[in-house]
Amino acid sequence: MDPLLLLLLLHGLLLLPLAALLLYRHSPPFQFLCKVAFFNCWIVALATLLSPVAALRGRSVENMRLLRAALLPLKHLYGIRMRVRDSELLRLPGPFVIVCNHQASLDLMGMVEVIPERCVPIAKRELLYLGTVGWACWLSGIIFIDRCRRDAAIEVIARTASAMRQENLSVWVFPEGTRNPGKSMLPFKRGAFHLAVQAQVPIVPIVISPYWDFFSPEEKRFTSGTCTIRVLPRVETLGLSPKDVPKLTESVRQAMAEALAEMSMSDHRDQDMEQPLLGPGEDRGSPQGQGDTARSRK
Ligand SMILES: CCCCCCCCCCCCCCCC(=O)SCCNC(=O)CCNC(=O)[C@H](O)C(C)(C)COP(=O)(O)OP(=O)(O)OC[C@H]1O[C@@H](n2cnc3c(N)ncnc32)[C@H](O)[C@@H]1OP(=O)(O)O
Ligand SMILES: CCCCCCCC/C=C\CCCCCCCC(=O)OC[C@@H](O)COP(=O)(O)O
Repeated sequence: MDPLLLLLLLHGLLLLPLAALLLYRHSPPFQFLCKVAFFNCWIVALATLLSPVAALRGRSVENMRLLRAALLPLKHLYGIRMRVRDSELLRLPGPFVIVCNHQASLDLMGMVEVIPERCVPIAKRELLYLGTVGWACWLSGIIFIDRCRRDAAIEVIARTASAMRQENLSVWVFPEGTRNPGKSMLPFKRGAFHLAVQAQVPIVPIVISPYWDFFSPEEKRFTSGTCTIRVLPRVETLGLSPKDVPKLTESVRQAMAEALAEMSMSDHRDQDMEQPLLGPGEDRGSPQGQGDTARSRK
């Protein structure tokens, strides 16, 4: 090869990381893409590393500890400060069903912040096919449902209700059934409430505050910020039957919607931000900082 061409190529290769670094520092959309890609890569890498360790134990809810440990460092990398309110409401003697609003994959960060011992999420079946991520989820005892096959999903929920009592297992459900970045919550699916009634266990609602201040896929914005997780008082289901499920679903949704509305109003920007390990966070000095745009949309 021509030595001059080789020299140019080498220079190009050296300049590429520098250009990427500059772009990362100065282009919020590029930073957004990198951060989202890193989030997914982190999950795939940790699942690949930890699945063989989890496999030594076999499929067990105890492996949820590994999954949790793998996801907990993400908040430091992204500079997301997690504030948990009323976490003592999660300290119950027996199993229970947690219902939580679902805005984005980032909810995993909030979930691992508060998920109690012996608690597994219900997830869409598609996650099973994500290679080592699916394997890690299966090994951790995550319950999979096929949202397109209602009868099969109901059957899985019935089996989960017996397991909850026999194995002292709690379950985490996103009752909106899909991600919803909107300002209010979607209508709730009824599976979580049937599950609680069948197992005769309490429901503990959890509300994660909106991410608008630091995360917006539409605006390609992902900065540091504060996220509040609020645990609401448990709702008993002892003595309730399937006919009570629609009312139960509505009353829990109402309580969560009120908490979400209240949390949407409070301003997180006064809180101290954590400095992200992944580079620049929010430009808080600028009067036209991106956080201001987010705030004005509320
Ligand atoms: C080591 C490092 C690794 C890192 C690795 C990281 C990755 C770690 C990931 C983990 C994290 C996971 C997080 C994932 C997050 C999601 O995957 S979210 C998506 C999955 N979740 C859901 O879908 C929520 C649960 N879904 C449900 O509960 C739904 O009700 C069902 C069961 C699927 C049915 O859906 P549907 O038919 O669309 O909805 P719905 O209107 O509720 O029900 C229709 C009718 O069936 C009835 N019905 C519903 N359920 C029942 C039931 N159980 N019994 C009797 N009747 C029922 C209803 O009452 C209703 O009848 P009517 O009252 O109108 O007469
Ligand atoms: C052999 C195949 C290898 C494929 C490797 C693919 C790599 C995938 C990369 C990262 C996986 C990250 C998984 C994070 C799971 C987050 C949970 C989540 O948020 O699920 C979405 C679900 O709640 C609702 O889904 P929809 O909003 O209805 O959609």
